[in-house]
Amino acid sequence: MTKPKVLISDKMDPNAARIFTEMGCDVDVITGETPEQLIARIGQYDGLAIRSSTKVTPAILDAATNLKVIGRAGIGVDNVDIPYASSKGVVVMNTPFGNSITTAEHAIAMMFALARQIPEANTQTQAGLWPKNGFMGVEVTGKTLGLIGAGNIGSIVAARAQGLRMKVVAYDPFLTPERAIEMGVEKADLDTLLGKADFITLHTPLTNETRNILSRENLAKAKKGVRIINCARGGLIDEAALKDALDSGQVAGAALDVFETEPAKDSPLFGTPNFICTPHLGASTTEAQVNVALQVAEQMADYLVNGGVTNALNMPSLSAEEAPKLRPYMALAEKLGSLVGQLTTGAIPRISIHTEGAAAELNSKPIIAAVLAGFLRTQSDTVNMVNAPFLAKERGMEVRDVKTEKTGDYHTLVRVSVKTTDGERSVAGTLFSNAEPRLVELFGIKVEAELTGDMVYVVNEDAPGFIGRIGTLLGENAINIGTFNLGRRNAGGEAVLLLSVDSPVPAAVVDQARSLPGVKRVKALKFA
Ligand SMILES: NC(=O)c1ccc[n+]([C@@H]2O[C@H](COP(=O)([O-])OP(=O)(O)OC[C@H]3O[C@@H](n4cnc5c(N)ncnc54)[C@H](O)[C@@H]3O)[C@@H](O)[C@H]2O)c1
Ligand SMILES: O=C(O)[C@H](O)COP(=O)(O)O
Repeated sequence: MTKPKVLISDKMDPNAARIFTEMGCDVDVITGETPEQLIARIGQYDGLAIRSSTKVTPAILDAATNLKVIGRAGIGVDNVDIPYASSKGVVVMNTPFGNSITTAEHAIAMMFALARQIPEANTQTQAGLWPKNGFMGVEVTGKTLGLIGAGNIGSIVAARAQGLRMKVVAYDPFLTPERAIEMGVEKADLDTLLGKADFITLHTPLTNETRNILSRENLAKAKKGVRIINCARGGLIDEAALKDALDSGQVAGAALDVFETEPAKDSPLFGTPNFICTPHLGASTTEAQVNVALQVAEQMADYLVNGGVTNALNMPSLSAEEAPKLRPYMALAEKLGSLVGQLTTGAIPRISIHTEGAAAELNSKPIIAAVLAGFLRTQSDTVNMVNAPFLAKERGMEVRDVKTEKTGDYHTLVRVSVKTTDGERSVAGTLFSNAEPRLVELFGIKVEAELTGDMVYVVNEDAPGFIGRIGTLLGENAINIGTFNLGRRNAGGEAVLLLSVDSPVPAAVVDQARSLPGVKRVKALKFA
């Protein structure tokens, strides 16, 4: 049997190459190539091991005709087009915990660097200025740290800050009150956090909800003199607004490890007093790099050599016999979970997965895991089919498995119901030709749609002329509509519209759609 061939295309601890070889793979380490060079080379490889520098775009995936697995030695996978990789049958894995402590420590280091202006004091001292009077700092003891995102890294930062005798206020809509008590943090809404925090540190993935979470408006709401740290993802802070807030003194200091555009070779923030930065070094310690290198190589080689699946973001663990029957159900389940996740906000105390008809005869575990993964992936990059059930439990979600043998309108049906503060809400889907996932019901309204790519969800009053208005709005913004799916409660009542579109719908267009007459709700959606 020929050995699987792996390319390591980003700088990675040498342990990765050693493990690949020991586990029966041929490995090449070729870093720093241009996308064109990678496109020319990638066709010969079964595995691609990366960090954050390699951007795995559709063009690279199109050229990767033998590729079976992409392994991210780290957490964030925003440099991989996962939906496209899934469509090509390429498994995407990450190492969700290997660099968490290291990144948390970097955030704490940044906090101290800001509090005592260490970088600038160092520069001036080494320049021979001995600036003893120019650097009055602040203590962190007794101060309030505002934590935006209380997942793996956020929790570690909170514990370290408590050790420094800081109070911690956390904003994370998915943090349950029980977990907040366990962490010893005050769970708060964003405005409360902004009003209380002396330091703010960000630890969320970059999603539609978190993009610009520290917007101009929110920076203005913060306590005057706040100090801000971002060791999560560029794009969480409006960088132009941050520059203005630093200039005005509204923000007393900011420390960024990550930028909206990386590598950040130029930025209006550079040279601003009380601004410090590092070049995406959050995960860069010997310990973390050894952890993630060993883990990614073990996971990838296990998949390539033995077919074992660990920490996959787009594939469940499955036995060889069950796989062919269950796979289309899991695709359906993941899409329904994602739909519910994208259309609901706040903590969800209960999620029920109902299987009816033919679906009820199958092993429901992978179907449930797929629903949970689809649902939770709208909140976190680190969710996969393996850890989704644990994460749901950790978040205090009760997961119900309900099987019904009888069939209604469809011979097979998967229904996902969630308990929200507005009551129980449910979506349902079936398989066409036993293979193609289709939504058939959305919050009590019958609507048939393929959940794929970029979509727009609109709830409006059923009235003449509306469809023309929304079509015109999208057309004027050069957004091409692929499919149009309509449903309504009753004539003249509430109607729902699900459009698939050929490009993402910008937030400004969503806002314009919201202001169309008769519109109650609009949301841009994304599916794998
Ligand atoms: N700078 C670096 O080198 C570096 C290193 C590692 C990780 N990271 C990044 O740090 C981030 C956090 O990593 P993690 O391992 O803690 O992830 P995680 O998934 O464990 O935690 C993310 C948390 O964000 C919360 N969240 C999601 N949407 C939110 C919203 N709208 N508002 C507030 N909170 C929200 C989630 O509920 C979750 O608790 C990721 O983006 C990761 O890529 C950066
Ligand atoms: O998401 C991550 O794991 C970090 O951003 C680390 O990125 P890096 O591997 O490029 O240092």
